[in-house]
Amino acid sequence: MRRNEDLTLHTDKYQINMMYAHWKNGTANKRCVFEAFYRKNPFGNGYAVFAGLERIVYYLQQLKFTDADINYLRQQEEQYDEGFLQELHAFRFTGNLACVEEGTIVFPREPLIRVEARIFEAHLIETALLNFMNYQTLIATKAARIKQVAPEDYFLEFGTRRAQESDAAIWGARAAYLAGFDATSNLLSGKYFDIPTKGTHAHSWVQSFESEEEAFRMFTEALPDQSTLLVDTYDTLKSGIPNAIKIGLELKKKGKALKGIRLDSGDLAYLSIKARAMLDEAGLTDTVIVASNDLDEDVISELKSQGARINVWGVGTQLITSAEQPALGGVYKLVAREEDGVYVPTIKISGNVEKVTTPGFKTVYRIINQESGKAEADYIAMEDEMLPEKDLYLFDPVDTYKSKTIHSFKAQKLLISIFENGKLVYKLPHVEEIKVHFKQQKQLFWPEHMRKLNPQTYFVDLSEQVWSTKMELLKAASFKQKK
Ligand SMILES: Nc1ncnc2c1ncn2[C@@H]1O[C@H](COP(=O)(O)OP(=O)(O)OP(=O)(O)O)[C@@H](O)[C@H]1O
Ligand SMILES: O=P(O)(O)OC[C@H]1O[C@H](OP(=O)(O)OP(=O)(O)O)[C@H](O)[C@@H]1O
Ligand SMILES: O=C(O)c1cccnc1
Repeated sequence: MRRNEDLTLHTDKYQINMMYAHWKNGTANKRCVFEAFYRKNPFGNGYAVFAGLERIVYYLQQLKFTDADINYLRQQEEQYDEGFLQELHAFRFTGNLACVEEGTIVFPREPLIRVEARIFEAHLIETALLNFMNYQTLIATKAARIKQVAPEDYFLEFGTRRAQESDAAIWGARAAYLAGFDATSNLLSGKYFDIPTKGTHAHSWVQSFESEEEAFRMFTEALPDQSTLLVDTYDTLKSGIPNAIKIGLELKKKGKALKGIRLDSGDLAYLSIKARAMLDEAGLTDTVIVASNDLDEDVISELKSQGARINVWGVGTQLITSAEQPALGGVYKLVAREEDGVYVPTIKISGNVEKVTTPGFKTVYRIINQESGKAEADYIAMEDEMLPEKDLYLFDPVDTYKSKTIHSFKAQKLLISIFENGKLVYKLPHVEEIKVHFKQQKQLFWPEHMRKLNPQTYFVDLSEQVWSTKMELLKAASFKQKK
């Protein structure tokens, strides 16, 4: 089962180098706080759908260096002291991890994962945490965009054969499901995560018989209750659909029904309109039309606007490879370090304003306006900061004169405690619960933030304390540079 996968060396060598240097210098036990966040929404979207936590939990639970891992490190780097390698035998994740729940709608620059731990541990896990969060969040976001253009239709995830290897297919199918897809063709993903699975048949099934009609008959005889026939192997209108209708009528006589036909090439709008008319004319009004062929949200939206009569969409390559944008670009930054038993905020300066980090041991709240029930902004505050009961002052962290006060609000904490002192304190929800959570999340936002094209920016604001800490550290850094 995936939860026992040995992934301890699934990290960048520089993490082990830093762990080693801390060990050498006697600073390995110093505590610190890291935050993972991303900077820009993918696909020009207005939001992202957070995913990856389940895998992060499995990963942290299995973390331990085996003898083989340690031997390998000994061979890889002769400078590593034997004492350090022996120390790795006892390595476990003993820190605290807080994280946004899967299926939560999230925004750029807010903390999605927060690690508070010995610096020795916090370094090791960066690579894997980002790896899981970046990919799964990207696919969940893409899936949400795709589902959004036809919310009443049924979506099948078909990407495995085109995915960047098996992990991407298996976890990608789960990410797609939690963000709105209805089933996957990947049985292993279905088995691991209890996701519905569905399948039609390939062109090779038709080609393996003398005639298309015989192929269709054989298939429906084997699977009379769930056959969807692929009608484009030879000629969709002249042969595929007429043969499917013939078989559909035979099934009807036997008290069965042809579940669907699948179109996989040509003009999908035109063909689906024709197919619907032909099926209806024959009395097969319940037979659905499935379409596939390099679909994405733009093609589906275009097909809908052309009046396509498609009920079920099979989406593979464009979704599972996130073809339009292959990386989310999430990062993991040090925001506080322990000095003499207290946390001091740290900053990373950059010539690019977007890349300057926000210092401090922080948390993030979703501010819900009590009157409208809608989310007004996300609000980043220090973890130990008290929020006012009412009249919350929000201001743009760049154009600070842009401000407003929310009189009556509810503040939802987005970071949930997952591990405390290395112990799992969170019950992983079933993917169905995550799906429901995502649906509820969508209700929280005004449509202008959710639309696919040119959405309005949703604000992620800083508390005055966080903002002034950032300004002070920026000033101190520029003063140091001048000197
Ligand atoms: N009516 C339509 N409007 C917009 N895009 C469409 C329409 N019908 C199909 N497409 C999309 O156009 C893309 C290319 O379709 P095209 O017809 O060139 O390929 P194909 O049908 O696979 O070709 P072939 O018939 O040679 O197999 C696919 O992504 C398909 O989903
Ligand atoms: O186009 P995608 O969005 O990636 O969806 C998956 C594709 O995979 C299959 O084609 P393939 O040619 O691999 O096999 P087939 O013989 O089953 O059509 C299927 O027919 C879809 O066209
Ligand atoms: O079941 C299908 O039709 C299917 C599954 C995977 C890829 N393409 C199609």
